[in-house]
Amino acid sequence: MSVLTNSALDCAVDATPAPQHARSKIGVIVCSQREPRAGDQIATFVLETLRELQKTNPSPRPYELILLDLKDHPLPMYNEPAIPSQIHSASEYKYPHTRAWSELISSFQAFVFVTPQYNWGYPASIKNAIDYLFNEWKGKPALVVSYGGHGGGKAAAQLQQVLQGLDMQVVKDFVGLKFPDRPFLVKAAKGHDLGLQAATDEGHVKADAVIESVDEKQKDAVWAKETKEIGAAFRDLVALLNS
Ligand SMILES: NC(=O)C1=CN([C@@H]2O[C@H](COP(=O)(O)OP(=O)(O)OC[C@H]3O[C@@H](n4cnc5c(N)ncnc54)[C@H](O)[C@@H]3O)[C@@H](O)[C@H]2O)C=CC1
Ligand SMILES: Cc1cc2nc3c(=O)[nH]c(=O)nc-3n(C[C@H](O)[C@H](O)[C@H](O)COP(=O)(O)O)c2cc1C
Repeated sequence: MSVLTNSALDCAVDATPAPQHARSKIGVIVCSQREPRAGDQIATFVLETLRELQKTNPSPRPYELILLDLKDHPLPMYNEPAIPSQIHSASEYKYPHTRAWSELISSFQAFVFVTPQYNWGYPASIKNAIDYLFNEWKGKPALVVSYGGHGGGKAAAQLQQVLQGLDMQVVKDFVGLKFPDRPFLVKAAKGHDLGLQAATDEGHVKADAVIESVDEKQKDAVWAKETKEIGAAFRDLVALLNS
């Protein structure tokens, strides 16, 4: 645990839990940052799915879901002189871009990483963004949702291992969103509209609802089955956050 100071500039970067009465912030991270891309649409689909789930699953401690797009926080390839695990206050970083990223990640209590698979791994963009920090991630719950032609499971498994290396509390099961067909993959690669729609609270996001209860329109929606998996894995994340 680091020594906390009162200076605003000397922002602490350790994983001190938010006070019990405070609303937790859960960041849904868009892990790709190419132009064009599908990542923003897919992460938004995940975020909206989780917001629907939130309506029917009250948490003992309130939380807020916020989209965190790497594109909004551009970072050069890692260029800090220090080793992040040795740093316990944002003011110790050399560069303003690192201090800003540190303060942002410190303000979140848990994360959902929404990552594509690139050449059987996760994109360099998310590894670079992760590597800039250490204590800001440490101890916090993390869930991985991957996507790709085969669901992106190879990327998800590698990312889970990296997050474990940061001492994060990683939800055991990742969710893989498999592109349903070749035209879908082409649309994703071009960043075209994928027509993704989160289920409403009458649908299958409900805690114990079964797929059969989904209305006909939603049953045909892309990733209707996976929506249930997202819900189950997210409940594990919230349980870690509340433990
Ligand atoms: N550098 C690039 O631009 C690359 C682009 N792609 C694009 O991605 C699309 C899908 O690629 P594929 O040719 O299928 O390449 P791939 O490299 O993802 O898959 C090749 C084979 O590896 C296995 N595999 C891959 N990922 C897996 C996973 N997560 N779980 C289980 N098995 C897995 C499957 O048996 C699959 O048929 C293609 O349309 C291709 O254009 C694929 C690889 C590299
Ligand atoms: C550099 C690169 C490598 C890729 N490698 C894979 C791969 O290994 N497996 C796969 O299923 N798709 C692969 N794809 C296709 C991506 O899954 C697809 O383009 C997806 O839209 C990428 O996410 P993004 O749009 O958020 O960047 C690759 C795409 C790129 C750009």
